[in-house]
Amino acid sequence: MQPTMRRTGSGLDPLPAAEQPNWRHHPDHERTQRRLATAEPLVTAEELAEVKAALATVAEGSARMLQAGDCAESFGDASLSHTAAKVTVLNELGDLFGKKLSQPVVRFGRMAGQYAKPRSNAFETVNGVEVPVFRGHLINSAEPDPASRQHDPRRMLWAYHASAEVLGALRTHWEPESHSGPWTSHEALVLDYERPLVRSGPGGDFLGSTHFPWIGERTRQLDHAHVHLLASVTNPIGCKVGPGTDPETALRLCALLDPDREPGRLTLIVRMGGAIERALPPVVRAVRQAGHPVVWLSDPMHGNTVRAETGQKTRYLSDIIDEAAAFTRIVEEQGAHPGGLHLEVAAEDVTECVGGPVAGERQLGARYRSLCDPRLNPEQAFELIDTVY
Ligand SMILES: O=C[C@H](O)[C@H](O)COP(=O)(O)O
Ligand SMILES: C=C(OP(=O)(O)O)C(=O)O
Ligand SMILES: [Mn+2]
Repeated sequence: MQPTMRRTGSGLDPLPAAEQPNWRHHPDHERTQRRLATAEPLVTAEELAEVKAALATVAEGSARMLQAGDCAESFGDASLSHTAAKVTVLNELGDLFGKKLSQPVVRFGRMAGQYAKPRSNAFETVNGVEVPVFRGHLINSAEPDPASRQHDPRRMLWAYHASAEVLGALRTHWEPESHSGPWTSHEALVLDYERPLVRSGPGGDFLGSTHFPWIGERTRQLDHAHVHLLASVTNPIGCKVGPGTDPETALRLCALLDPDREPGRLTLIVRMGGAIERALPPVVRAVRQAGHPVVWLSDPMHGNTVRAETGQKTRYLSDIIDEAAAFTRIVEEQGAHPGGLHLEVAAEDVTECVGGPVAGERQLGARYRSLCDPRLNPEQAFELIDTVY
């Protein structure tokens, strides 16, 4: 596949892209690209129109959005039973959310494709051995040995098949009339995977890998390939906005990603941590004044990650509650609609975040199972929604 190209005065230039796997030398790289390019898209243009219409109701203020699931999905969890357990938690959280706010809730799983992770460091030391860091099952294995951590492009095909399996299980839970989904979503990170899955539809090209792709905080550079790829497809899309997002950057992102000011097209996923009081008001004000009918979504997880005394990554439920509450207040103060929540939550009773049933950092070891970031367990997620709304 060609890299994303941009026409400039001197011809076509490939755009830079952060966080990409190092696997172009692999003998199977070309073959996997060809296989993906001829594979069935996982979603249809009709479904995307339906999702966009549902998100338009969130943007206009008559519904809410809940997006939740693992930080990193596991290939080992693609079965019907794992998927059913996740959907049950997502729906129960969505039902509580809707009941507290007296509005319908459009539901998205971080599911059926959430297999690739951007990372802070390229290497980590495990038991005294330096190994490449785990980047999601689409790229390498979580096993901490040098061979398993090599980037393997065949994993793109395994990710496609695991996504198809999860999606098949999800479709058995759909209630099309109620707009309740849950629809699929993942971070569109690995360009070698996403680009071959672009298909043409009646309204233009669409990304066939998921209903709702989003751009991560580490890959939302205005002149890089991720923003331009998602600008070129018609899916409803998300973009993370972190503490360093100034109003001018937000406006440029909106201009690229939502040039037609289309309700339901763009969701801004706010993940600012303690900086939210300072950073969010001018961003909401500017985007509103520019007339972009975005969905405002709070991700109160990613700005609140800390290192526990035990060495594990964790998050405090109290910090998560504080950010979600501040988000609602600030967005309403600016005259906009707080569209909803983006959570990392497990279907199981894990002990990865502190708060509620996990009394302190010393309890984290009991059932810490995340492949990447610490997730809320269901009880903590219910407490969050019950407290904030
Ligand atoms: O999920 C988000 C990122 O991939 C994650 O927070 C990165 O974690 P790291 O800082 O441990 O690399
Ligand atoms: C990578 C993630 O978040 P962010 O891009 O906001 O850091 C994520 O949602 O897992
Ligand atoms: Mn995460």
